Amino acid sequence: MGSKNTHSKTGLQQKEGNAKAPMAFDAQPLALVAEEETTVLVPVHPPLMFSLNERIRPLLDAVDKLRHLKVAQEGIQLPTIVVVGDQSAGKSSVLESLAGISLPRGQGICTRVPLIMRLQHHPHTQPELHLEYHGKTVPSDETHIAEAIVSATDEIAGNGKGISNTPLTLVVKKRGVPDLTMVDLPGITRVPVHGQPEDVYEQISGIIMEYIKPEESIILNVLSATVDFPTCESIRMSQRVDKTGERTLAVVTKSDKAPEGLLEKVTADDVNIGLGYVCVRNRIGDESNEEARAEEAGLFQTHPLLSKIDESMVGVPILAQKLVQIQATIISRCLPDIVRKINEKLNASISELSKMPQNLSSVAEAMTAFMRIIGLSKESLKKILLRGEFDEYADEKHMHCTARLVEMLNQYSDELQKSAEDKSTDNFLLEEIRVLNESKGIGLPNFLPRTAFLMILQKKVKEISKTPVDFIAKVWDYILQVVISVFTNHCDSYPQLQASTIRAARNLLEKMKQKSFDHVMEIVEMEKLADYTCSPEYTSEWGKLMAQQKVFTEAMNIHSKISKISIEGFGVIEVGHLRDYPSVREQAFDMKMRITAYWKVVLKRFVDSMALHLLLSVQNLVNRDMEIEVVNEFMGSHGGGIERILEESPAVAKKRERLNKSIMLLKDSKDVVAEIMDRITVED
Ligand SMILES: Nc1nc2c(ncn2[C@@H]2O[C@H](COP(=O)(O)OP(=O)(O)OP(=O)(O)O)[C@@H](O)[C@H]2O)c(=O)[nH]1
Repeated sequence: MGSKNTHSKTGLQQKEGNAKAPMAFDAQPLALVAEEETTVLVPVHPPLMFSLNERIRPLLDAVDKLRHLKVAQEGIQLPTIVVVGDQSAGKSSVLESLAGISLPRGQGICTRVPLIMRLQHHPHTQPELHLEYHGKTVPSDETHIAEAIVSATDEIAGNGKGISNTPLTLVVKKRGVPDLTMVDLPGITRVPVHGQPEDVYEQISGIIMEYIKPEESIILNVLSATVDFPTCESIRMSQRVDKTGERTLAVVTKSDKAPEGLLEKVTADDVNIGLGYVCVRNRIGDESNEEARAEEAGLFQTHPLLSKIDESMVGVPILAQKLVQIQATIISRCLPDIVRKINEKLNASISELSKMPQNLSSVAEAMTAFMRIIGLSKESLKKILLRGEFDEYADEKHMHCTARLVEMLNQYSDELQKSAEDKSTDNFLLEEIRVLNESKGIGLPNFLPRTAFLMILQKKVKEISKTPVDFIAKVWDYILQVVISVFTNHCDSYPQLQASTIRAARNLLEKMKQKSFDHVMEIVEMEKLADYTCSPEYTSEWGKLMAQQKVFTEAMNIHSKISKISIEGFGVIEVGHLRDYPSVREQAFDMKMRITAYWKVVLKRFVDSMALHLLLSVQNLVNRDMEIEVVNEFMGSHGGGIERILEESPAVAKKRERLNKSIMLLKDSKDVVAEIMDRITVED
């Protein structure tokens, strides 16, 4: 085990000298395998690795099957080794070294779609290769696989240099390859090269982030020895999702090109790679894979600088072993969680489907559903609008209607009081004097003309008449929102009915609002028409106010210097100016006190009558009118008749289809994991 770069941040990291660590093993050297016809150099399965492969193979198969089922669509992330790197860092070369086959390589962008590469050891001498994409399987062989990948990429992402997120799967079954599944992603480039889309960086980084973000992903960061690691875009990206580097392994390519300082670079670990470094030398030019491995082995053994790097950190076979070990650990660690998530999501989808309305197949069924919805909505409205029971909407204060209506009524009463208040203190009685002067007739002077009183009253009523109108508008708008919410809730599964009920609610509430406006206007007119109350409060209030007339008269007649007096109900007021009106001021005082006493009665009537009117209107709405309106609307020409509920809305049909699909997928996934559950051992 390499002593120069030993990390111990996660369970994934190798434990030095701990032979008993479940997934830990030492890197084995290459072995020479005598094939029937040729002598080739491939990473073989030393005993420990072989047993590891034997153990992990079924688990890896299960994960691959889950990936094939597209379980990620259900939000279940799979343990995945994701290969990232800057453009031309050598990602494809690393993968072809691991697979022992030739992949498309070159300058500029080569990998344009996520390439899921499934390597499987098989005992036969003849390798088997095929591609899977767009729901089809395309067989190939070692000689033609690079071409096949290029044409499959063209089919998925177009002939140009475009990028696509649709994955292409390459299955390589070959003797001696490690059992590994990896995803190769397009190389990151900041500057688009000729023919690449302008937003190539955004597109590629979007795809990369999607793959490396899940905690279940292991990031295989491919770095070229020829560059400064901290400047690599792929390092920046992996550090964004894996700050401590605990799930990042670095592969340094092109060691042959830049041997100087490589040892220092990988031992200094400036870029925080938690799972360690492996330096490799990939296939160059037309070399065969076997030649490349031999060259690599020779390079790291004989090169004066490269040979100093610990043997546990060099060569493709070491990389293969590390990856197999990491993969085993991560799969063992993630599978129990995946099984749990599959079960949870399956149960949730089944229960959601069972809650969906049954498909209605006859008019009778539709009628029953319609009546049930109307009944339920009516009961909800009765509870919240009339009885003040809000158990159905415990957390939605907005729907606690009786309390909200009282609040609105209190606010209305306050606004009325405020809008009617006479705040002026320095023109006391001037208005009354003006009106009295204008209402003079030929007759005795000490009779209070009724027309003068009515004129003052009418002016005051006119001034406040906007307040009840605004109140009515506010209340009915609120009730409309409440009724729409209730219908929306109860018609959740029948959008066709939802639209009709909402239309009915709008129509009816508009009519009711208009009726209330008429009612308010009638009250305003009545209050303007005449002054009447049977309430003794008026007389007693007037009496109390008139008791202060003595103070006023004395101030006017005896104390000629007094300019301000205090009158209860008015505060301290200016009276000096009234000395100019000796003949009319006493009568004006009397009239002011009468109107003040009477005004209290008028305001009370404005509040009380509105409250009672609302109660009656809401009661009629809930108990009688709403139901009739909804039935008429639904059965009428716009509603389309009861048959309309029989047609399932596209949204519901889509949801049903989605749930059925998801249940099928999750059931298949459950079967996949059920087969291997007994093999799962969780790492400590
Ligand atoms: N000398 C040398 N050249 C290498 C090595 N690894 C890769 N190359 C060369 O580097 C170039 C780019 O390699 P690719 O494997 O295509 O790089 P990539 O990261 O897959 O490229 P994209 O996916 O297109 O970004 C090719 O010409 C390779 O032959 C290596 O270890 N040594």
